[in-house]
Amino acid sequence: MKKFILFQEVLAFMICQKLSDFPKSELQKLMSRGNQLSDVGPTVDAILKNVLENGDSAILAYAAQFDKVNLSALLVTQKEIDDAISSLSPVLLSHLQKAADNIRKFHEAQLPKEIWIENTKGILLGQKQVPLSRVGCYVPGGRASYPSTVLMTAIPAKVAGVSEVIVCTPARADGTVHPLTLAAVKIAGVDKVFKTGGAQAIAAMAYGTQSIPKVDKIVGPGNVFVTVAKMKVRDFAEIDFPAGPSEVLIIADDFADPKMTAADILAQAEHDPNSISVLVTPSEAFAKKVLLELDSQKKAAKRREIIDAALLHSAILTVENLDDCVDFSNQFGPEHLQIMVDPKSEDKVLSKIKNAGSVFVGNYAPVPAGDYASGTNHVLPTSGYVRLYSGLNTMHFLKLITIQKISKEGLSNIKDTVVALAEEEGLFEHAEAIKKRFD
Ligand SMILES: NC(=O)c1ccc[n+]([C@@H]2O[C@H](COP(=O)([O-])OP(=O)(O)OC[C@H]3O[C@@H](n4cnc5c(N)ncnc54)[C@H](O)[C@@H]3O)[C@@H](O)[C@H]2O)c1
Ligand SMILES: N[C@H](CO)Cc1c[nH]c[nH+]1
Ligand SMILES: [Zn+2]
Repeated sequence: MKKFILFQEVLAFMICQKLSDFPKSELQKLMSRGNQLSDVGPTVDAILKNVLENGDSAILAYAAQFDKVNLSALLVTQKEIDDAISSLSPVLLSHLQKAADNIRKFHEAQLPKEIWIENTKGILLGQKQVPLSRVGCYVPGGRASYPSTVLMTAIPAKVAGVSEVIVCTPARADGTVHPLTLAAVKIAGVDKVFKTGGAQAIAAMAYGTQSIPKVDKIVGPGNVFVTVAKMKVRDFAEIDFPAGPSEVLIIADDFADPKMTAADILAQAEHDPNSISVLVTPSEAFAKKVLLELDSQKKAAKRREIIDAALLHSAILTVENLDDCVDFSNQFGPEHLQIMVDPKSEDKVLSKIKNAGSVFVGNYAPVPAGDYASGTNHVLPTSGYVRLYSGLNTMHFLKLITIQKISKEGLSNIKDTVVALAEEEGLFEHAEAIKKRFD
């Protein structure tokens, strides 16, 4: 990369400078997302310990402390669900249903096909999938409500055949759960909903409490407290992956629209003060237009405070060419990657992407399309964990069991190979188990 300029804190929150002048520690902060996960470790440890020791009473105390709500019960009743649904407009419910239908179709298409092959004559090899028994979905509810996350977590679980799907989500200050969240619970076929959020909800699902059953696997996104708690309870329950504060990295050139690009930066920044939006572009002129747009669009933003905080650690970078954009993106490993470039270059750029949770290609593929309704999953790894994990999908709820049906002829076809390898490993009874069948 010859020319590599980082803009930060221009127009009140960014200044433009060359990367070579930019402190390495700042770049490191961007890559490590400001160490936001490690900072909350001790707080989360204390919450996990308290829930393990005190169960429901700890959960209720945290609801009062963090969510400012005094709850008498954690389980959402069927009446609460029915009342919530009847309070909603049929139009809103039909949008929720449309999103659910698209999500279901895509996740059904992800179901693995059963395999049966005759590898060697007389040896039939198969693979069948078995769903997990009980899964817990975390549905955020702190700075926004997330009915869409109910659909994104519970629908794939039910498509996979999970028999019991529970949801934990924080209650609002009046003790209720957002009615659209409860409508999503009904549409997705969730079995039970509990009013608890944050690290304490993760602890409850991992350890089990008097009210909340222990689950086999916890899935779903959340803020830094939720994400760190998931990473810490893995001895008790499997998790999907760290899915923390939202991120977008946009690769764009002069074919992109500065207005749309600025809107896309703000869309992910409004999730959380810890969210990160990054634009990487080969065009300095385009970068400057986006900065102007950002300054103007954020003035009208309803969640201005969150956006300002998120933009403080976000960045706009100009680099030499699209290859450098891709290199940077692969190093950053964004949760969402938007590619808005000359359509002739789209496929070439796409083919070089190695690390990204979900990719959105073209000027009319903004992240919110996938957040809600295109059908792909919006639960995706953050903080660079896309290097290790795939976004949530139907396979997260399935185990694969391999099967072999072997005839005498089949076994005789591999007999000498098994015996030779077993004896070389010094495992003579393995060899005998084969030989005895031909005595
Ligand atoms: N990566 C993904 O797939 C994805 C998808 C959707 C949303 N998200 C992210 O989910 C997050 C939702 O966050 P949210 O805060 O709105 O809701 P949340 O439900 O994740 O967190 C709210 C809970 O955090 C806990 N909490 C808040 N302050 C605390 C403190 N000081 N100490 C201990 N616990 C505390 C409380 O228990 C509260 O109930 C956002 O960061 C958003 O970007 C990520
Ligand atoms: N962008 C989030 C994932 O980081 C998902 C979401 C839900 N609602 C709106 N957006
Ligand atoms: Zn979003």
